[in-house]
Amino acid sequence: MQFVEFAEICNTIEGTSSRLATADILAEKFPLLTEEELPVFVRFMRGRLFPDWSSEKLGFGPNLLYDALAYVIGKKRSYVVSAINNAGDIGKVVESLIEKREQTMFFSEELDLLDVNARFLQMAKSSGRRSQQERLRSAQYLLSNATPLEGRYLARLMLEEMRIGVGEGVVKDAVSKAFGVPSDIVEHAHQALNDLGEVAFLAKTDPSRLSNVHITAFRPVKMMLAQQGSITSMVETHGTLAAENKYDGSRFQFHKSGGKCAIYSRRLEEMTASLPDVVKMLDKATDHDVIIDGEVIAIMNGKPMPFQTILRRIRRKHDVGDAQEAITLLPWVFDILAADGETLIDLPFRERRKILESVMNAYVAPQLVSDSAEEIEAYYHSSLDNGNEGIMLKVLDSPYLPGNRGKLWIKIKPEVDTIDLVVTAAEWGEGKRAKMFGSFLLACQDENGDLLEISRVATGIDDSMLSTLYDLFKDKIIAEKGKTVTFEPDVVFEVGYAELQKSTNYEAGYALRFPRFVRLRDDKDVSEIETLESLTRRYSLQNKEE
Ligand SMILES: Nc1ncnc2c1ncn2[C@@H]1O[C@H](COP(=O)(O)OP(=O)(O)OP(=O)(O)O)[C@@H](O)[C@H]1O
Repeated sequence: MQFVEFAEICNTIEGTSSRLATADILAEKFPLLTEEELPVFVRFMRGRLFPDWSSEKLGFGPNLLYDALAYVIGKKRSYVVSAINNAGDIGKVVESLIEKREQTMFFSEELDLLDVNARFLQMAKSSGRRSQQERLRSAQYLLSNATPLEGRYLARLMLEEMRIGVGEGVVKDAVSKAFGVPSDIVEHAHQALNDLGEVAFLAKTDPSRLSNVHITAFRPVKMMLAQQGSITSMVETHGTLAAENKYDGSRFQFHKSGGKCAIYSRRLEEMTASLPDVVKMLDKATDHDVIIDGEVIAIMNGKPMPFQTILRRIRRKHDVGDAQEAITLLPWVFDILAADGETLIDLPFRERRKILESVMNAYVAPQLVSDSAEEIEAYYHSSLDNGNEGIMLKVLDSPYLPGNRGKLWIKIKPEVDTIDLVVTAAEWGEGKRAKMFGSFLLACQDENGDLLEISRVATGIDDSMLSTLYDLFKDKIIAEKGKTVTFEPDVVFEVGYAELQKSTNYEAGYALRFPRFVRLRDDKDVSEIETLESLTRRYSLQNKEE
């Protein structure tokens, strides 16, 4: 497939607001692609260059893109930067600059989808002193051979920010439709493989394998999540339940296979090098090949420490030795996804738990199995007294559903109205904070993962957090105009508020009244932020209470 055809399809989809129509466009195209093209096409459509389980990154920020573009159009870098600052949408700016380019090329090669992919893979692999130079050269090659429309999507792919309204759900529907595979099989295969490219590939080449997929060591799957709920309604609905402490720590997935171990964060980033002692503890606790789900907590002077302490340590990746002295880390494991090569996610929780207990000789999270709301209530209070966030209630018959936030896991914790939102922009501060970002623009997501602005937050951020935020955001700047700086949408804030209000000032149609910064959620990525659907639910609940 020529890359220009891919770009044209993206352009059509970008102009289509119907989810159904988008799925139809994809479903029509999928069968026409070769086995090699299909997974690449699927990943690219969602702005992914690698499978979702991969921690690999292109390593190509906006700055390199500006350099490459300046070279290709034969202008100064400042010209490119000011064009981007004036327009905001990098893709569209690249498109119009290529359209206007003065430097005529001696030759122009047509770009092919697979060649573009191969170049990206090569860019990601390059390391060492000359790697930036090599990446820059590849980007120059791609952009100088690109038509304006190809330039738009190449730029977005390089920044891994496609945002044309192709969510996971749309791709799954399209795979199902294109190859006649039932949607529950597509869903299950996606949960286990964590790569829609591979799911589409199997649907095309060997659909029977889709219903028999395995979770593989060192390819992390998304973690199962919880909804808020109540003890009484859970007991009424399910009878006997498992209750566990809701640890205030950091979620992890531990993989061990063939004597090798790795640990991944909730964002599925590999953290093996920054958590060496946790890896060693878990490695020693089992002789089996396992994929295990758990939460690591920090202990200082015998007491659990708040979540932020762990994050500080995880962030200080280069300083592991020092950080290790002050805090001890303790992993608690509460689920098992695979053991000795066998995928276990479809077994009921009570059976997975038995296997977990049989393969681990330490760190298994204690459980209360009970059908009494009073007994669970008492467990909840003692869990809070012991420094936990509350409890988790788990349905004993439940399979493990990667990435699912359903009613099979319920969290019980003291009521707090906070939501997780991604930061899309900021304003420079004033006075002595002029060199810091002052107020931050926040966005939620719609069902396709498109971002919708909802409010600004400036309250609740102390000086030390302001400087942490400055360090975090300075490499994520995409454009700057007047006092406003636009960022790659990557950093998630947990934000408190007094009330949700309808608003025409923000794209979401809502605004937060008295928003305040609560904490950074480094463990979450943009796909996990608050959805419009959930905001709508919050809004109607809030108004019911009044
Ligand atoms: N025993 C446990 N079982 C499952 N998850 C646990 C447990 N103890 C702590 N957790 C943590 O609780 C989280 C589940 O809550 P949820 O899915 O709502 O995530 P969240 O959005 O981070 O919630 P919160 O903000 O309440 O921590 C898990 O991601 C995990 O990090």
